Amino acid sequence: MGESGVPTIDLQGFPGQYEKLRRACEEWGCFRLVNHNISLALMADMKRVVRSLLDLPFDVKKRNLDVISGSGYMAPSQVNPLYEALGLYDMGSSQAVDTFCSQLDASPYQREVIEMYAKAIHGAAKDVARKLAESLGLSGDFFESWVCQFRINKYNFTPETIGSSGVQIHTDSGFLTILQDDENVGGLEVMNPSGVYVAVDPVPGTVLINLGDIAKAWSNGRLRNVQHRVQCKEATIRISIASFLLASSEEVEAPPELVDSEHPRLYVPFTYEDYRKLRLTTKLQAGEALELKRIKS
Ligand SMILES: O=C(O)CCC(=O)C(=O)O
Ligand SMILES: [Fe+2]
Repeated sequence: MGESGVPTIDLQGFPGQYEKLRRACEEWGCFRLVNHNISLALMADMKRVVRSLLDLPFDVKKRNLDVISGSGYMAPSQVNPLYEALGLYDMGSSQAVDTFCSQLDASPYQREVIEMYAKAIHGAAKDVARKLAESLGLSGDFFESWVCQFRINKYNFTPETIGSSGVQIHTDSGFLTILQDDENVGGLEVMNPSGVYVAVDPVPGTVLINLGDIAKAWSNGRLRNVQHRVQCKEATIRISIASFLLASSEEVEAPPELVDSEHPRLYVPFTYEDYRKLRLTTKLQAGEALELKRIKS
């Protein structure tokens, strides 16, 4: 099945893909990435490892504590009763990976897979972010020290839950997300450029890139923070692995090249930490919190 128009970007196709990448990010805020250099065997191994971690007893999973608010275990809740997730803040830190693995009694094999995956994904995220900046005519190592968080998601779908919500409408809060969506079980929907939700069908061997609120702020409003949700379409467990390239530890601010008299600066500089707190306290999950950071004209 086709993907209702979600653009596809070939990572091996540069420089030929810059224009397509820029348009995908401005108009959609998401795209399928093919030929992404992440080993398919590693993706499959990782999927098996995270499935077994998510199948652990509740008492073990809740040892996965928050490092920053919302980064640890999320149990099924009133808002998202079919959804639970384990999380790791700062996948670039071997100590953080180690703590995560110890909390969940991961085996040496599981640790190795998680470490290799973290390394591969963190590299890919920075590579995609760099190409995206280049597609806007910028060069420089903006993203070198940016932190990556990852979250592994499990949707407990049953025959009774078909048609109900798996995860509510939201934008991702960071710069970009590499999503290894379930290669068999659909349900993810993104808002297309006309404002209509369209199904993102699984494409084995690929990943989906979503842009979040920080991409919109950093680009002075040029890049789209795509709204998305997960719906229950099939009565089977769905697993996804989301890796979020968040932001630098300094304030988020559009580079001067993206600001001129026709494109005045839209947002006050802010830190990611501050913004994350704002999203949590206001419960504005779909990008609306960014409006609170807008420079009033
Ligand atoms: O499970 C999915 O496909 C999407 C998950 C998601 O949107 C997220 O973790 O932010
Ligand atoms: Fe998301």
